[in-house]
Amino acid sequence: IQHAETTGTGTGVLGDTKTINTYEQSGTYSLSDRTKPMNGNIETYDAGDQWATGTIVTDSDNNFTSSRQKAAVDAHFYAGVVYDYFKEEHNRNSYDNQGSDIISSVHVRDQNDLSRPWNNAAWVGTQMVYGDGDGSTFTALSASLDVVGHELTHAVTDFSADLVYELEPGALNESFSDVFGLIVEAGYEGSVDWLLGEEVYTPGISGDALRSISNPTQYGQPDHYDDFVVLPNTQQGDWGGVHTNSGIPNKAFYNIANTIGLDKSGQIYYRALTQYLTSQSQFIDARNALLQSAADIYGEDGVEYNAIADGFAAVGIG
Ligand SMILES: Cc1cccc(C(=O)O)c1OC(=O)C1CC1
Ligand SMILES: [Ca+2]
Ligand SMILES: [Zn+2]
Repeated sequence: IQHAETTGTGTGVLGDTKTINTYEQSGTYSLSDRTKPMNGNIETYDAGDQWATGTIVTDSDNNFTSSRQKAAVDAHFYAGVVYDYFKEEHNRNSYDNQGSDIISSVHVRDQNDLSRPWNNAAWVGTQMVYGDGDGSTFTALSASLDVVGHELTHAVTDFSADLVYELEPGALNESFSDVFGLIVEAGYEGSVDWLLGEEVYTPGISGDALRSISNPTQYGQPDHYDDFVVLPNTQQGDWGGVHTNSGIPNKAFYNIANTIGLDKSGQIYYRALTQYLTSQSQFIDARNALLQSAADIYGEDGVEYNAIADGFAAVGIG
């Protein structure tokens, strides 16, 4: 039967037009990107407003421009951008460095409440899932590259340091996802905004974001170890406040990247995540892993090494 790698066009959630890598089989086009040197493919599915993988998004003319296809166009395109970042900057082939499939599902709803749109995005251990957002708190979350980068970095973390998603290791897990979500976005857009989720958070309000890396306290996160927020290690308590206390290592990252830049920071953070951090690493262990990584790459007592020592000391760690 006929089949071929094709390039189509798509309209994103925010109304932009993107060129996307698609796959044609017997006259039907699907969101399957087979252009990467992977064993698998980058594929994007429509969950049909359920908690499910759903069905791969297809189109008859290779122009994915319908309203329902917009979130899929963004999830698909941005997954490719994030794949390219980890391959080109760190020579990592997909989240597991084995070239595994990168699967995304959009129009996903909360398994515990299928009655309304989901204000959430996640890596569920095997794939990325994106809610549509309720239109007030969020619009469709795959529309934001830093969100897609954040979610795929959860997969990288799971297949490397595997930081436990609770307390300090969980806040580090969150912080590393924010760090690489931000770095990927800055590399693609050409400038850094130090914000997470700004393109999808509160579509009715301009200028705000889900989190700020440069000023975590702007959105209710601590930016110093003295202000670590003790929350119950339960789902209700966000597993000890992993999305709250990530502000502390996020601020340390801002201090570091503001001194030595995003590229060097990305190299040091990637090495720490994949070579030194482990599932129970605490904030102090992250500081030490980053110091060791900076020494490995740029030398002991270099500008990079000192930026890390200073960046963490400024938030009360080390
Ligand atoms: C929106 C949202 C809700 C709950 C968990 C996450 C999560 O992935 O931890 C989440 O996504 C983000 O934080 C992305 C970066 C904006
Ligand atoms: Ca951003
Ligand atoms: Zn996260």
